[in-house]
Amino acid sequence: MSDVDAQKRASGEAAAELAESGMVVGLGTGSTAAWFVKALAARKLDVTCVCTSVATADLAAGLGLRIAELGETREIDLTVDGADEIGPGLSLIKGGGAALLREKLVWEASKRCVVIADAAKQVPLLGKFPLPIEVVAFGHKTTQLRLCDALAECDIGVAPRLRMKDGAPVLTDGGNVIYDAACGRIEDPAALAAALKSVTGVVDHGLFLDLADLALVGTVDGVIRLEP
Ligand SMILES: O=C[C@H](O)[C@H](O)[C@H](O)COP(=O)(O)O
Repeated sequence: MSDVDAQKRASGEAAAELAESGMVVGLGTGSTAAWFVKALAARKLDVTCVCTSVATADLAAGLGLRIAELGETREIDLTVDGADEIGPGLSLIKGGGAALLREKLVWEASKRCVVIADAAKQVPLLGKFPLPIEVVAFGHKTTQLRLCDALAECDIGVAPRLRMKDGAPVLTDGGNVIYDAACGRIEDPAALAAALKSVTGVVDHGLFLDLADLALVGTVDGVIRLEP
């Protein structure tokens, strides 16, 4: 296993220790969250899980975890999920795996959100990782032009690029497309978040601000805890 995978695994296993029987647990998406799901299943707790993607639901069901839809349980006690970047104050970029909308819905319905990651995800300023923006498929090329204007309002002069795979646009679990904005530096994440949300056709974006309560980051020296 690579060092990075070992760090992801250690952070996922540390987060699984936070779960208790009787909890409703939100399950994130991605390679790091998958380690959490496996470690959680291995603990054989009596938990009900709310999943942030079809891929995670398939993984969790295969491991014997009990699954419920968002809104079909009482409030979620604990959600654990990965991130593409962890910036100051536990501001995050998420959505590298195109799951940002369901993730944000689950995070916002959770009492406690814990982000897990390898050490390389921690950055002094958000923006090196291209910011994913989920856009309604209908008219998305028009929306892209308006996204350029919204980014320019925030002094970010880039054109977001449609995410493609095997020659076709990547579709999210909700049937939307993803545009990735290579911002470089995001000096004011809150202003950018507001500008992006104001564009008709934008469903949501990968800036997760003021949502994470704790980060468990795998490093060469073990798992470290970061608070906002
Ligand atoms: O859409 C995907 C999610 O936001 C992931 O949690 C994020 O991309 C991190 O994924 P990974 O743990 O595979 O780096």
